Amino acid sequence: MDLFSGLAAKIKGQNKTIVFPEGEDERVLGAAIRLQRDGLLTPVLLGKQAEIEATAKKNNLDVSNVQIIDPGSYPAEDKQAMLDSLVERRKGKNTPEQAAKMLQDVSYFGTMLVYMHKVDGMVSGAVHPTGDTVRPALQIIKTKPGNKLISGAFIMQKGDQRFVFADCAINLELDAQAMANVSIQSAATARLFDIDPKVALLSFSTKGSAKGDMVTKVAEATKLAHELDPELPLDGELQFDAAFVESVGAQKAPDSAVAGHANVFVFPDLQSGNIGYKIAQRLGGFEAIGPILQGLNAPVSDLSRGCNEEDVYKVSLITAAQAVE
Ligand SMILES: CC(C)(COP(=O)(O)OP(=O)(O)OC[C@H]1O[C@@H](n2cnc3c(N)ncnc32)[C@H](O)[C@@H]1OP(=O)(O)O)[C@@H](O)C(=O)NCCC(=O)NCCS
Ligand SMILES: CC(=O)OP(=O)(O)O
Repeated sequence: MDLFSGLAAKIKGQNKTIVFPEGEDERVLGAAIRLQRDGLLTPVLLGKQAEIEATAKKNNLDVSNVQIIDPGSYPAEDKQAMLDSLVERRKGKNTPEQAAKMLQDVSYFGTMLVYMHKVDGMVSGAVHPTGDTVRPALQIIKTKPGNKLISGAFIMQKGDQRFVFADCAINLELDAQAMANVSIQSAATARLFDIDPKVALLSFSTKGSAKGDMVTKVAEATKLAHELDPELPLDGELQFDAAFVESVGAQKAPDSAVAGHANVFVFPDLQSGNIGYKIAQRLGGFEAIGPILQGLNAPVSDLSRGCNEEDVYKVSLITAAQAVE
């Protein structure tokens, strides 16, 4: 069974509800209608009814059976309950006036539906940049117990090749401890997708071939990650070729059990992580599924603004599957 058939089987019949704050976008609308028609989940679209219907008509889609919430005409009592809950959650950080303003943003509104257990998860980011999509989740839903931070991973897939790349979405800079934490989270994500993790902590240096603070950080992160999970096959610092190509791994890091065989790639910062996944996607022909948020206390998923309908469909399957666990 392929990855997505397995996820579909897992969520079918579970009746998980997923909110789509960008209900007026045609890719989102198309995916939501298909997910409902395929009996995989119940979508809840946020947006203006007339706009959603106009998008549906333009694209020959039937939205008549899909639940739509227009935040502008949400019942006053429900709106007040949402505001009270947000004010309580953000006590000492945001004033009630700020909280009321936040709720005018569909990303905050959708996140509050998740936080208040009115829906099981949220998928957004086809229109909004990542920062605006995930900030509400970071502020309101926060980290899962046992996780110090949230990071963003992609499943990179082509034919029967399947890898995890992280952090490609969230943390601008990672210190050694954060990079170690991302390594452990990414190994867990790999297992969820039937990948037996071998984790490479990436650098422009392999085992001291270059020097500098950036290299030292990755070497230190490798040590810390090893302390966090001594059983996990991981190694660093490794260049990508040493991590991925067996002959180069054997030449540059002959004593490493991971070099040449890595399938989970942890980048040293967001510049390299985000650039790296997009190169593999756009030049390498890999399908990039994600970013999957790791370490968050409820299923919220981001999308790339360059996504298509199929990406929205697949990320929604993952999000609903996280809600089943
Ligand atoms: C994620 C991001 C939006 C957070 O930025 P920010 O809002 O300026 O961050 P702040 O430091 O003000 O933190 C806001 C809240 O989120 C929390 N937070 C921020 N980063 C976090 C992380 N990695 N893990 C867990 N919590 C985090 C903070 O603790 C804070 O919570 P609080 O308000 O309850 O104290 C920012 O790091 C960002 O833009 N990242 C890059 C996104 C991007 O463009 N990616 C490329 C495309 S995918
Ligand atoms: C994940 C990502 O890079 O998102 P976007 O393309 O929307 O910036």
